[in-house]
Amino acid sequence: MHPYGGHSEQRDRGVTVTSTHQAGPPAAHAVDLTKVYGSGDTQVVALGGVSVEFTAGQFTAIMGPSGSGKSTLMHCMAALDTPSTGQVFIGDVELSSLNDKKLTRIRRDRLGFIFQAFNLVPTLTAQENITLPLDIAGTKVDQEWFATVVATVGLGDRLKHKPNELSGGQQQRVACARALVSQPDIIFADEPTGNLDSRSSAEILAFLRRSVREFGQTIVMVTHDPGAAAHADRVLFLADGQFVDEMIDPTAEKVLERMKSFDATTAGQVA
Ligand SMILES: Nc1ncnc2c1ncn2[C@@H]1O[C@H](COP(=O)(O)OP(=O)(O)OP(=O)(O)O)[C@@H](O)[C@H]1O
Repeated sequence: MHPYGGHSEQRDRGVTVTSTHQAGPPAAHAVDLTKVYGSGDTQVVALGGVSVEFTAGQFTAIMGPSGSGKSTLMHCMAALDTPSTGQVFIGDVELSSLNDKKLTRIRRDRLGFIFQAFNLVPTLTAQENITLPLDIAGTKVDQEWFATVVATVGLGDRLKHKPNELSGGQQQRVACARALVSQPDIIFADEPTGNLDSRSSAEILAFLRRSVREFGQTIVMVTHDPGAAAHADRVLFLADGQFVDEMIDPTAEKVLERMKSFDATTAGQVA
């Protein structure tokens, strides 16, 4: 039995997690992903055969102890890294079948990214940062959608400011708007509230939640924070490069309890 208790679909290696809320094709999915770093004595199995589906219009949080493979999984799913074996699909496109040019295009046109460190271009204004992916692609900015996104993240009076003239929370709102403006199939957010105070975190999480509810956006978010995970529709728990459990309609209390049971099991193994 795995550390989080029982689950409906136990396979040889970890749990296969499938979407539960809606029918319809997943926005992205992975089949038996492995990622191995190094070789011999220094070999690290970061992902040990992970299969997962991300349903369109759903907000998924990924949690797990440090080193459990969360970032590795996100990077493989988001075409920022290549798995050792297994397949990643964005819609029905399998990433390993694409050359560099097509990968760049899929990242630009169909994927959105929000990083812990904001990753804004310091010499550009907030507005220029938000439209940068579209400008690079040579795509005309849909002004109505741009106005909706900017209003949603509450940046109306800050558009002419450069990142160093904005607070951390405001910078992350710019990053959220940048991810959303191209209406990607899926947004990958790697600890988006990791550098923010609790008030700014709450604002960003409310915005992510709203973009799922009102715009049908699909979001996958790595977080260490049970309160952040509670904004998601479901939480997937990783341990040692395997999915070990899934929680639908999480609350911060339930997530915290689950994490405690994991810590207790780990401590038991060490003792
Ligand atoms: N480039 C690399 N070379 C070697 N090992 C790596 C590399 N990147 C990650 N790892 C290892 O792979 C495992 C998974 O790392 P990963 O960063 O995915 O974990 P994580 O769950 O995101 O951790 P954290 O919560 O601390 O960010 C860890 O043991 C890590 O040390």
